[in-house]
Amino acid sequence: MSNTEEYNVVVLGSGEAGKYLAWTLASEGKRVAVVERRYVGGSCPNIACLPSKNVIHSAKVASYLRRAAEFGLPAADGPVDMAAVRDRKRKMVDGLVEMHVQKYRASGAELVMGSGTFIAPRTIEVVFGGGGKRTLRGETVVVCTGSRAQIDDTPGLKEARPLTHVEALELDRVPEHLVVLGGGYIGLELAQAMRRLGSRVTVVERNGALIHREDPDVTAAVGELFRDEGIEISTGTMLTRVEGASGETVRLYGTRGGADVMIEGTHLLAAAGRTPNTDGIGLERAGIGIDHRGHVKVNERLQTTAPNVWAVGECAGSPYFTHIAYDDFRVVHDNLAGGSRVTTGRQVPFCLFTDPELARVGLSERAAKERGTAYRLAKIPMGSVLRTRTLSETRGFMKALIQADGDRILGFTAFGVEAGEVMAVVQVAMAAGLPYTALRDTVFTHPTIAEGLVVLFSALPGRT
Ligand SMILES: Cc1cc2nc3c(=O)[nH]c(=O)nc-3n(C[C@H](O)[C@H](O)[C@H](O)COP(=O)(O)OP(=O)(O)OC[C@H]3O[C@@H](n4cnc5c(N)ncnc54)[C@H](O)[C@@H]3O)c2cc1C
Ligand SMILES: NC(=O)c1ccc[n+]([C@@H]2O[C@H](COP(=O)([O-])OP(=O)(O)OC[C@H]3O[C@@H](n4cnc5c(N)ncnc54)[C@H](O)[C@@H]3O)[C@@H](O)[C@H]2O)c1
Repeated sequence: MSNTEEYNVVVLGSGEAGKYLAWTLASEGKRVAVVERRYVGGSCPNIACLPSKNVIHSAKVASYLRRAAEFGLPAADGPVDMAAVRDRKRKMVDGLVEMHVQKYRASGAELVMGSGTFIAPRTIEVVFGGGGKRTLRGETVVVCTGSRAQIDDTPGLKEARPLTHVEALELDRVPEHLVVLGGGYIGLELAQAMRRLGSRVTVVERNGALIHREDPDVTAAVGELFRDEGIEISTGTMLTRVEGASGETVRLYGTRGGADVMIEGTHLLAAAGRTPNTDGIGLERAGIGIDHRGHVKVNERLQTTAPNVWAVGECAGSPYFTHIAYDDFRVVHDNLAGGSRVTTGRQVPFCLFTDPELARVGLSERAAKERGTAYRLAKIPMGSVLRTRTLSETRGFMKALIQADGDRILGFTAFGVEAGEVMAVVQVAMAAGLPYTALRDTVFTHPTIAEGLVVLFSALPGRT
């Protein structure tokens, strides 16, 4: 161990929380190293949130072009240049990586590009692709290794070499017929984008509905959107085996409602959940426990079972969103400074970036019923928000759950244009503990989507 290099802080994996901790602690004068095997800045800027939203925006432009006549514009119909779509995305990613490199330089945190494994408590061996090794030990260590696409043991699935989001975002040709396995976040965002870019698309989901954890009115509305866009949906489908290879011909065999089904396409996208990157990195040699789902075991302060070792983001089982990983950074940073910040009780908003978007914060009706929480419901169609009419984007609805015996907002769901943006307004009211009347009585600018909150909260029935 004589060649072990000593640091105040070593971060394994440069995901959201890891990189912000590294930059912040280095700026505060700590000696910090971040070990990253591939993606400077982690998944979000390279292969996940931002590149997917970039391609989704190209798909939105494609859909506008297809609707040109509706807006009084000349039709611009023709095949999509997928290589150009990819190049716009790549250019954005290159710019983001450069921003990250600058942040490392400015903060003084050292970026060590290699694959890390624990070989002893708080001690990580880094192996470099081009050969060579280094051993780094931190007084404090942070595990931030993220997750990867899960490809289960269904016979033939691995052999079919399905695309994951990583390859799907690198396509230079539109697949003729993309079969998407999984009707969750990744599956739905990419299915709609690929459909709009010209692919025939079939979504295969084992549960009875797309985005199945949401309320029935939400899942029905998302299903209707997909059908209207010409996306084939096979819900309630239990996959039994796969034949062929993605990129050539692929066949999915299974059952639906007791009957045999076969779905054939040219490409297969695996979007059926995630596996945490906690295997094969020597956690057991460092005294770091994992739970039954493979996440690093942490308490509400994000401390692992090993002294002075913290875990953040997806590998620690925090909800799989970048904004939550960013909050994990705040939790650990405050705790390292002697505070006692916790992850429990925090808001977990999300926005599914289909078009239109689906955004929710707080309780859904389903969750309220499961918990026996009484509520009053306000619900309006997006068409009653006048801004949507100027845009010809009237699809969807907004709804809010309000206490039955009080005026606090318990939950908000919007399926409609700019849903993610308008949710932020409601979130602030919820975080501040404001009554819904504060939003109902605010003067919002006309015509904005936020103005729809006045319409929504004016539609609330009185207390029982
Ligand atoms: C297609 C897609 C779209 C998404 N869109 C959104 C969105 O719109 N909004 C949102 O909030 N969330 C979105 N997410 C989720 C979001 O990307 C993650 O929750 C977020 O990036 C936090 O990840 P993380 O920091 O935990 O891990 P990551 O960002 O994955 O970072 C982990 C890093 O650790 C590295 N690593 C792993 N093991 C080792 C090792 N042994 N040695 C060295 N390095 C290692 C990995 O290379 C990786 O760079 C999306 C995810 C996907 C896949
Ligand atoms: N906009 C966003 O914030 C965003 C976008 C993409 C991803 N993410 C994050 O990434 C996470 C992972 O996304 P994901 O889409 O991989 O997971 P997911 O859990 O959202 O969806 C996976 C879906 O695949 C289905 N499934 C699993 N195995 C199957 C099988 N064998 N046959 C048919 N269906 C099957 C599941 O029932 C589920 O509906 C999300 O939970 C989310 O937190 C967020």
